[in-house]
Amino acid sequence: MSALVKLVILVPCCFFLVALIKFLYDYLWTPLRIQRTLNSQGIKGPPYRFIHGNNKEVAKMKREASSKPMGLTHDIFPKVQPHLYSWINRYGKNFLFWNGVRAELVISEHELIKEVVKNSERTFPKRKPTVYLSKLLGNGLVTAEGERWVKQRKLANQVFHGESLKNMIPAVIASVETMLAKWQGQEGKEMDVSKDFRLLTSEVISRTAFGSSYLEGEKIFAMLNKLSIIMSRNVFKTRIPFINKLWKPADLLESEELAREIQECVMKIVKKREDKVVNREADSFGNDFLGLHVNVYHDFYDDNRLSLEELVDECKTFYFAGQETVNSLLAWTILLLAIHGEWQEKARSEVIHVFGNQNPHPEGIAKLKTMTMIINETLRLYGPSNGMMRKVGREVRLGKLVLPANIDILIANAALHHDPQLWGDDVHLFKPERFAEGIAKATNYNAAAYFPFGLGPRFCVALIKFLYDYLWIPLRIQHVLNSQEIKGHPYKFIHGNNKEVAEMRREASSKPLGLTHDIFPTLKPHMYSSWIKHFGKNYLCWDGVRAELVISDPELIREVLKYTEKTFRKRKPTIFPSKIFEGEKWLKQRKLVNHVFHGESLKLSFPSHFIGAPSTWYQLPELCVPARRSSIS
Ligand code: HEM
Repeated sequence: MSALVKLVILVPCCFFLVALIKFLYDYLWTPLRIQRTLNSQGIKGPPYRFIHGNNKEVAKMKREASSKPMGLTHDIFPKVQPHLYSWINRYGKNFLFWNGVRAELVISEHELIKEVVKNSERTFPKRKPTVYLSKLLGNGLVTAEGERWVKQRKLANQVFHGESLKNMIPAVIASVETMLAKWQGQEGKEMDVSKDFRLLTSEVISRTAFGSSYLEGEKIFAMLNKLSIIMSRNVFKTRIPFINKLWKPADLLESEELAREIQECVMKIVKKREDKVVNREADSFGNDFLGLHVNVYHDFYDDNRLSLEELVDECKTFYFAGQETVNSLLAWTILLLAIHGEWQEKARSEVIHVFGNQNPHPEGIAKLKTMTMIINETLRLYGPSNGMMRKVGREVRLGKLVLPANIDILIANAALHHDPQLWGDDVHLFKPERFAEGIAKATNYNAAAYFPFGLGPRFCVALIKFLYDYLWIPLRIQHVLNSQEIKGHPYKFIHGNNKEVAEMRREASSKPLGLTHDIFPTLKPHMYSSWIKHFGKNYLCWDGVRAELVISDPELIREVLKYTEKTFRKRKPTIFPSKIFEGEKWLKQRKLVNHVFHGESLKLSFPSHFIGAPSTWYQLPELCVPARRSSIS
């Protein structure tokens, strides 16, 4: 045999051998190693099966669950996620299962959830989207990570903020009125409201985010809908190694085609907006969602400029994330109100009491206590999110566990929202009254027990969350403090009391000040001349959406400054980017500083202090570390 023939045989053999070793390493060695590591730490779960993982079991359980008829019950967790339901019962709150070759650690223990969503030092990033999810959302805000996410989140926050949100209200009202007009004359007839809600949410998103009508977005919504169906039927389908690379399944081909068409449609809408500026029909791209994004796409001087791909992905994300979620919430709320007539009555009389014949307005919406309770309970029983997905970026400690890098994490919202240990024996009943005193009380002050909008920095960016933060929470705080005799200037939507403060300051500084040491009314006119006089020594005011409890009662001041059990911490700085250290870190730094301003070292630096020190040190001895230390000395 010639050397050349030997080579021709040997090279493919070596190649095959290396490929085989790599294959066995990825599909056998690594999963078994991960399984052993986690089993040894008490995390159990169904055993890994070669290539398929547990996908066949999941498919079987889902088939069985959906083939059984379901009574009129709200206990939907076993029906919707039968695999999670059954494995939580068998293996405990945290367990491991296998989506093909990927290890998926399901967690439903509060402390672990809090740790994961905090994602400090980016240890628990979002997962890389699956091939189908990337066709659906691309690398938009929902899936993006790192710098890209920061950039996109900033832009999205601008959309769901202040004035831009207020400006959306008339469009929302117009869309709802169109739907209600269609419903007129339908009393007593059976209707598929979810179809109409899909149309409504599509119309609202098209109008408010893209400045177009539903007809323009219709094709995009239909294609996104098709894509999401393809994606959900492929979640637990095993991708066979090698074969994937050679042969594309029909679903993949169809989703590629759909993604291409969606891109074209989005580009048409973008082009239409650009043309308006080019043809001088508009002098800017606008300040709705599309306008803000097109602006950044065209800003050549901005380091954070969006690429064309990012622009399209962001649009897809908003079309999809906005429609499916709100549509589901509306449809379930209406169904629940239809079943529970007494709550329907309560909701109706509250709305009539607050708005009468007026159109809804933000201040009124904040007063809808019963409606908020109903929505909270609907989101608990039928929340649209079926889990928050993360992965382990690098080997890390989570509670008592040490997790290997590159495994997936699933935070099972539904498991928590349907957990009788958290909600009591009536967990499967529709009882909005459990939220009568707010979410904090209903969950026993456990933030990781109820999170329909997510938790941590990746919480939902949308409007409902905004209203919640900017209206419901401030008004609840105000109510709680008012009921304890703490009065104050009322909270105003978004601005709090900032406008009043600015006005008083302007007035105070425009008046000439005589030769007097009574400078407090000039420096802090809102406190002195107005609010302390009106509301007493302790009162509540609003720095934007932040509640600020002003105290000048010496007893309370002593209590706060005592700082027992770290109950009254320093606030986060607002202006300077510097960090405020707390806890261990503060102790360490304070020790260091004390050392510098102590005994001998102070004696040595005394002469220079006299020359260099600002006179305020001696005027305000109790505020400054050096002066205080020296007086103790
Ligand atoms: C009832 C309504 C909604 C619910 C229950 C909901 C729920 C959620 C949840 C649970 C997350 C967190 C996902 C995670 O951490 O992995 C999320 C994120 C997100 N939501 Fe919503 N959502 C709703 C409405 C909307 C709407 C109307 C929009 C857009 C118009 C939207 C856009 C987004 C986006 C872009 C993110 C990703 C944020 C980020 O990662 O920074 N959502 N939503």
